[in-house]
Amino acid sequence: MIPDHVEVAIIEVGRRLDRQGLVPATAGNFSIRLDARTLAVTVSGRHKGFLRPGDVMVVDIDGRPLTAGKRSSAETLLHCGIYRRFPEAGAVLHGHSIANTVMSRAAEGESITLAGYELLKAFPGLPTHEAEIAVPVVENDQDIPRMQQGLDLLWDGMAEPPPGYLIRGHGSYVWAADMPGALARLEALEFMLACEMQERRMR
Ligand SMILES: CSCCC(=O)C(=O)COP(=O)(O)O
Ligand SMILES: [Zn+2]
Repeated sequence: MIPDHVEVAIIEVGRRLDRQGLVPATAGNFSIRLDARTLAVTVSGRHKGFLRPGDVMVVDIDGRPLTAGKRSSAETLLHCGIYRRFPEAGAVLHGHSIANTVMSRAAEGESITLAGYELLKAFPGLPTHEAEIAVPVVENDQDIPRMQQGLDLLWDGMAEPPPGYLIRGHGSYVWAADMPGALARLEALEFMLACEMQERRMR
């Protein structure tokens, strides 16, 4: 059983991200944690700007469906991986923007550094713009369990939780304690990546 407010939050975030061009075609997926062992996640293959009640389903923390007759997002295990690793995560957003696609393809290393932006304040522990974040860039892989294994290894080596991550040529993942927090982080990340892309073009 999915609480109405959870379904509404997921439908509304889809509409908003679609208006911003962050979830073209059927790209992107969203989830909200329901409790320690379950989450509500978008059904696979839906246009995220036109979600309806019924396009959200429940899976367990290992990605097993708990709603009959529906297939959860192809990337469900990436959502589960975030909830398993970061107990404070209450909502996860995945977007496919031009900026995250172009910039992750252009990135030569394994992260993109964003420095000096006022919008860095959308991320935890950054009270001023005089800061920077390194957003990891991981390789795209159609084998989602294998991609999550790679992410777990990456996170094992990090002292602090990352601000999110990019999948090269694919998209962005962010999370926060709740949906408004995750939305703020996704919009901030996408804004900064769009700025980086513009600056690159001007150079
Ligand atoms: C047409 S986008 C390809 C799949 C993808 O990357 C995505 O984000 C949407 O997949 P889902 O199964 O969650 O609809
Ligand atoms: Zn995707």
